[in-house]
Amino acid sequence: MTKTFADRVCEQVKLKKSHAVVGLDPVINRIPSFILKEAELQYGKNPNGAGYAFYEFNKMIIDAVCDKVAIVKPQLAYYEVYGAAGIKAFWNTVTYAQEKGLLVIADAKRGDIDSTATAYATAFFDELHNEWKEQIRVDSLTINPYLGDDSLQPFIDSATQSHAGLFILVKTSNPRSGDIQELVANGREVAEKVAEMVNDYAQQTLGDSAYSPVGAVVGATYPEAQAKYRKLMPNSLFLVPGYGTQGAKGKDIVNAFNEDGLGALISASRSIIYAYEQADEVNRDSVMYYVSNAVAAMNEDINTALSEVNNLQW
Ligand SMILES: O=c1ccn([C@@H]2O[C@H](COP(=O)(O)O)[C@@H](O)[C@H]2O)c(=O)[nH]1
Repeated sequence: MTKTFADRVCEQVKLKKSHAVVGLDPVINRIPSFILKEAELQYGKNPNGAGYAFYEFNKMIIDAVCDKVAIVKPQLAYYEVYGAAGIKAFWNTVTYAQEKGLLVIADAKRGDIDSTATAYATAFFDELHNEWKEQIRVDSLTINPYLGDDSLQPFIDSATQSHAGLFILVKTSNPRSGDIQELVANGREVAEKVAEMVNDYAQQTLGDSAYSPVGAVVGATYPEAQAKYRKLMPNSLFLVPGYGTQGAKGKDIVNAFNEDGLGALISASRSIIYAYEQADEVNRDSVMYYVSNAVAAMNEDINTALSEVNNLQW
C-alpha cells in the first residue's frame, strides 16, 4: 500500500533524527561567485544563466544536507523571478531532491475558486491523469485558505488521491500576521476558524496514520500560539517557518510538537543556504562544509530543546 505523505514524513524524521526543513530560496546576488561566473560563461547574464546558477547552487545545498534532513522547501517566488528558466530550475531541483531521498514541499501558497484550484492541484500533484503533463510532482504544497472551503476541497481531494500533503496557512510567522488572522468574528479569531477547518479536513483524511495529509503553517515566531493551535489540530503536521533569520530558536518551537515528539517541521532558508558566506574562501568544498554545519547545528538546537521539554532522546 502506498504510504501517505504524513507517514513518509514521520518515517524520514525518525530515520534522520531531524525535524528541520531546509528552504531553497535562491537570490541571484547571494549565489557563490564561482557558480555565477560559470553561468555567465555558459548562458550570459540572462534568465537562462540565472536558472542554471539556481540549479547548480541547489544541487550543492541538497548534497550538503540530504543525509541530515528529511525535507526541502523551495519557495516558488524566487524561481518565478526568472520566468520559464526559473520554473525549469524549480522542477529540476524537485527531481534532484527526490532522487536524493528528500521530500519536497513547494511553498507556493496557492488558493483560488474551485476550477482554478483544481488546475493548481494538477500542476503540483497529479502526474497520472493528464498525459499532456510532465510526469513530475511535489510531495506537498502550501495553501492560502482565504477563499474558503470550496477553494480548499480540490486540493484536499487531489492530495488525498496522490498521497501528497498540504500545509494550510493558519498563523504565519511575519510581524503583522495578526492584522487579519487575529481579527475576531463570531467570537473567535479568523486563524482559530481556519484551524477548526484544518482539523475537520484532518479527521476526514486520517486513515490508519496518527497524522493527516492536511497540515497547517504555524509560525516559529509565535511560541504561545503554537500551543493553542497544537490543541486545536492534534492530528495535523505543522510547517513552522521563522527559525533562524526571522529570530526563532529551538526553545521557541517546542510547543508546536505533540507529546510523541513528532508533528512539527521547522523551516529555515537564509540561515542555512547562505551560511557559506562566512567562509574565507568560497568554493564547492567550503559551501558544502558551512551549509552542512549550519544544518547540523539547527538539528542539535531543536533536538536539545525537545529533550529538555519532554525528555525525548533522539
Ligand atoms: O508564515 C510563513 C510562511 C512561509 N514563510 C516562508 O518561509 C521561508 C522563510 O525564510 P527564512 O529565510 O528562513 O526567513 C520563506 O520562503 C517564506 O516565504 C515564512 O517565512 N512564514
